[in-house]
Amino acid sequence: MKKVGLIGWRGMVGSVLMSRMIEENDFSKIDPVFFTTSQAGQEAPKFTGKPAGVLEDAFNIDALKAMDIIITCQGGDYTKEVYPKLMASGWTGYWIDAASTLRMEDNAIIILDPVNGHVIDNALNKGIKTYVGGNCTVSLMLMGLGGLFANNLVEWVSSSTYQAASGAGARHMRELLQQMGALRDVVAAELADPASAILDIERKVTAAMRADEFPTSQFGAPLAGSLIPWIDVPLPNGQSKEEWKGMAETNKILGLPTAGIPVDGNCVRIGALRCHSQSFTIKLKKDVPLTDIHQMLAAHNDWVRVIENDRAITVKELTPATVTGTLNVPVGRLRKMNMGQDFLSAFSVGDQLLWGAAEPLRRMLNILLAKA
Ligand SMILES: NC(=O)C1=CN([C@@H]2O[C@H](COP(=O)(O)OP(=O)(O)OC[C@H]3O[C@@H](n4cnc5c(N)ncnc54)[C@H](OP(=O)(O)O)[C@@H]3O)[C@@H](O)[C@H]2O)C=CC1
Ligand SMILES: N[C@@H](CC(=O)OP(=O)(O)O)C(=O)O
Repeated sequence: MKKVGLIGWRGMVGSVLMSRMIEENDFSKIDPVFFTTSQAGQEAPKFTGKPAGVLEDAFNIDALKAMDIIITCQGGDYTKEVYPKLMASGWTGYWIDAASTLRMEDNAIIILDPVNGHVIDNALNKGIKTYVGGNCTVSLMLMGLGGLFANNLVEWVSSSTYQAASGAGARHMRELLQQMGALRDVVAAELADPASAILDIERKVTAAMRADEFPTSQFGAPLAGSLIPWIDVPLPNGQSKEEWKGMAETNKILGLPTAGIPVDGNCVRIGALRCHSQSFTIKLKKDVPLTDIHQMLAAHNDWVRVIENDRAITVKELTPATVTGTLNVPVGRLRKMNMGQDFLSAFSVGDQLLWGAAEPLRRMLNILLAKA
C-alpha cells in the first residue's frame, strides 16, 4: 500500500477532505501518515477506526521523504517553505496541494479531472509529480459550464461572483455569523412588535453596522446586510487577484495557451456560508439552440444539474441553501440575451469546500492509486 502523508487534515478544507475520504472508503486503499505543524507527538486521528500512531512533524523533511504521496491542505505558506526543501532532497513522490502557490508553475498541473482528465493523464505519462487544486470559483465554473468548453463553443465569458465567507477561512465564517447576530440583537425588541416601523428598524441596523464596535476584524468591513466587492490583493491592471485567476487558471486547466479564452468579471464576497454562486454572460462562437445547450451541459459530468429557467424551480434548486454540503453543481437561468442569439446567460451554485477545494484532491489521489 502507498504511504500517503496528510497535512492540514484538521483545518477546514482538510476536515472536508477527511470526511469525503471516509465516505468513499479511501483510507482502505492507503497507509496514511498524519502530519502537523503544531502538535507533533500527539495521537493521530483514527479515521480508519484503527490507531494511526502519532502525529509527525510536518517540517521534518526526512519524515516527508518516506511518503509515496503527500496531500496538503495546510496553506500556501507551508507549501512555500517545505516544497522546495523536499524537492531539493531528491524526493520523487507525488505532491497534491490545495494552496495556490504552485498552480501556475510549469511543472504543476491544476487538477479537475471531470474537466481535464486528459491533461492529467498526459502529465502523468510525462512524469509530472505536482498536482494542485484550482481556485474555487474557477473549478465551480468549469464543473457547471464544462459542456460548453468541451464543445469548443465559448468565445469569452464575463462573470460576476457571489462568494461565500468560507473562501476566506474559518475565522471569517465566524465573523459573518457574529455580524448577523449583532444586527438581529440590536432590533430584537422591535422585531417582536409587529407594529414597529420598518424604517426605524433599518436605521438602527445601519447604525449598528457602521459602529466602531461592529465585528469587522477579519473582513475589514460589514458583510452581513452588505457585501464586499473585492477579493484578494489588487493587481496593477485594476483586477483583484481572484479576478485574474479566472482567465489564467481556466486556460491552464483546459490545456490552452494563457490567452486562449478571455474570462473576466467582478468577484464579490456575499453573506453565504460555503457556496459560491456565479452569474455568467457567455459569448458563444455560434448560435446554438437552447435545447442543445441543455443537453451538452447535462452530459458533461455526473455532478452538473441543469435547472429549468422557471421561477419556482429556480428558487428551490439554484441556491446556496439547497446546494451546501452536496457535490451537485446546478446551472440555471439559461436563456439567450438581448445582445443576440450567440449571447447566453447562466447562473451556477457550488459548494466551494467540496468541488472548490477538497474533492479534486481526493480524486487525484485515486487516479494515482489506480495507476500504481
Ligand atoms: N478556505 C478555502 O476555501 C480554501 C482554502 N484553500 C487552501 O487551503 C488552505 C487551508 O485553508 P483552511 O482549511 O481554510 O485553513 P484552516 O485555518 O482551517 O487550517 C489550517 C491549519 O491551521 C491549523 N490549526 C490551528 N488551530 C486549529 C484549529 N483550532 N482547528 C483546526 N486547525 C487548526 C491546522 O494545522 P496544524 O494541525 O498543523 O496545527 C490546520 O491544518 C488555505 O491556506 C488555502 O491555501 C484552498 C481552496 C479553498
Ligand atoms: N480566494 C477564494 C478561496 C481560495 O482559497 O482561493 P485560492 O485557492 O485560489 O487561494 C475565496 O476567497 O473565495
